Amino acid sequence: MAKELSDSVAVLAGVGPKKVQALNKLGINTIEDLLTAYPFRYDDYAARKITEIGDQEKVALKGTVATEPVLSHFGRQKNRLNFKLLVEHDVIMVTFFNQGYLRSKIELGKELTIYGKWNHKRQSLAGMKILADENSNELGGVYRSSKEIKQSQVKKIIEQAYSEYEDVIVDIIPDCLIKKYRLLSRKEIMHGIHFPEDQKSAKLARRSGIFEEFFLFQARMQYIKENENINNGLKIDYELEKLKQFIANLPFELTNSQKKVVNEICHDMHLQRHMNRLLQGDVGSGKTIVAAIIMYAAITAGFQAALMVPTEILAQQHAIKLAQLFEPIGVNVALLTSSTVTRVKQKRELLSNLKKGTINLVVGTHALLQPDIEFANLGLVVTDEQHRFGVGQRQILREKGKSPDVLMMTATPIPRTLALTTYGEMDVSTINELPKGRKIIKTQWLKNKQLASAYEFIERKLNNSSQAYIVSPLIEESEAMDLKNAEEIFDKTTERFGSRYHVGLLHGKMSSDKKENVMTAFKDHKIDVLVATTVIEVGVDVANATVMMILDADRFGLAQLHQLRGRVGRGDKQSYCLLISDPKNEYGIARMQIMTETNNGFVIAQKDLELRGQGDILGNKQSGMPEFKLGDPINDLRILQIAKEEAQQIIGDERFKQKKENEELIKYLNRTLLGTSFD
Ligand SMILES: Nc1ncnc2c1ncn2[C@@H]1O[C@H](COP(=O)(O)OP(=O)(O)OP(=O)(O)O)[C@@H](O)[C@H]1O
Repeated sequence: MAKELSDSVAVLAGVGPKKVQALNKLGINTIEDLLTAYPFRYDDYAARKITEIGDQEKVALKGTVATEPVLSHFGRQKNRLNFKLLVEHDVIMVTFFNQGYLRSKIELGKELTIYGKWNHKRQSLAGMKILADENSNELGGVYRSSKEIKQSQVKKIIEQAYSEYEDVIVDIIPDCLIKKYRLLSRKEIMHGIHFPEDQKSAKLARRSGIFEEFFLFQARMQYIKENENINNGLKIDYELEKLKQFIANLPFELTNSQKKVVNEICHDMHLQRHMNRLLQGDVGSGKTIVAAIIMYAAITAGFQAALMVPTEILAQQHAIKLAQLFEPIGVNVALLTSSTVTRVKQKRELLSNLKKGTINLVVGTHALLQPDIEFANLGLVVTDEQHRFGVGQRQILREKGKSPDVLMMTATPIPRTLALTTYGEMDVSTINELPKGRKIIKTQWLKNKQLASAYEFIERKLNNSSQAYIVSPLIEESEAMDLKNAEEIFDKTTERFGSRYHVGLLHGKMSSDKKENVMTAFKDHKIDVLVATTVIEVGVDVANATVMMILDADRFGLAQLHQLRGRVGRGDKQSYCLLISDPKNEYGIARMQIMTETNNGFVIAQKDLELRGQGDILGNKQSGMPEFKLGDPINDLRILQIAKEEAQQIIGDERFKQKKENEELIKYLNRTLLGTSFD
């Protein structure tokens, strides 16, 4: 069979089911995914001079082995390999931990290049690897890896895929653009980024790669838009009186801002054209109720509505709330997450009811995207925190109805120019006020040594029958560490409060039943203090919780800190946020200061961008922007804009389909946007 980049990674020799699974977990399914799984940084393997390297720097040193290697064992499985290396005129000590098998490679008098971490005081190198001769002038790409698949394995598989498939790597971007912007070919980009000769060639390949990535992203957005225009949207003829009644029966009056956005969205849904709208509003500004109102509008017009959220906890919470709101008026609400659909009988019933249309509103996670889920008449899709779902995924959900209207909600506002560039011509509605009576959350930054007084503060609030959250530090690299940390903090907190208060624990690895039980207990005030990992980040809503303590707060980006803080201050009691941290750099300090100075999510988003512009990349994943592999929408904004203009021109061209030079682009769009076709 002819080789294609859409082949599964499983076709590669030596990549068995286990490796396939591990790669899939990293988001790599096809050869194309593999070839675009670019290194996130490079290790510089060019040999350096001792005089020019700093303490703890990772470097390659070239020298002659000056003593026989000594291998010593300690503990059960641990060992250490030591030897001296003459590097120009200096003799340094090299130590490899648990790599005893290297001993045979280290011969007295032999010249070796060793990559490792330099300790200036001890004049020693903690060895990481011995570089092969052909490596010694190269940049070594560092790839995303996991517990299941090692860095070196990922790298090897990429090398293998490249050598087997290099002949079928063709340019997707039309030739005219490649010429106009003097871009490298797709094959050169892949080669140059994975296997660069030096920094300069890596940079050059990246530049073209960024353009390609942005262009393809914009082409997809543009294509979806064109397609929507062709298909036309739904006209949602809602019953105004019912809607008014529903709003009048809410336990509170809508804020002016909420009223304004409800009007905007209803107007848009009522039009024949397809709705593609972003609803942004600060944490706690009451977006959920707006979503409920407009979903009800769609339901009164005889359609089904779906609400898609990023976590199970959130799905459960919304389902409970929406059921309370809707069941009294005869609207059926269902919950669909991967744990509800594992129970066979329940699943069958649920699917059949969705298909029959007896369920009016379904709340769910990614599980809503499964192919066996069909709707009778899906008219509106609302997604919460849109950046967590890819464009492709939203497209799938949309195809489950006849081009239902779409509303995306986000609490991480991004400045308008950037929103337009990254999300295409989406319409934007903004809630710019908080419900009446909300008090500003008082935020304080404390050092780790002040932790005891923070606990005292929490206890005083608990004495007043309030509740508190304690968020354990984020450890991005390791889920296992994340969990261990949360458990330790849970133990300490339990000990600290003794039998006086109940402490609960919530983390991502718990089964969803357990999570639900803990959340319900916290809501019902059977738990006073909830120790949690960032699973509580979005949308959790318990008005009686008034203290949020975040440990090692400098590990979080601004957007995420603001989200976490937004879990308190949701009722009319005074709320507090305690940031515990000893930041390690100026950006960490800046983040703490910004958090104590403002409660306004729009200001925070702007500051986040400014810091990122200066090189603070911690917040990268958390900033509400679509994730790119190579490009950065802020630092490479100019390229993004150009890519967008070009994509608009090319896709918008009446003769787009007929032009030979667009052939590969059309193929690409069809294979990445599943199921959608031009005809
Ligand atoms: N107009 C209002 N007056 C009083 N309370 C309101 C109003 N609108 C919403 N609320 C309440 O405020 C709380 C926060 O609202 P909601 O959960 O909808 O906020 P959100 O914008 O979705 O926030 P987040 O982004 O944090 O999830 C909820 O308990 C909700 O019932």
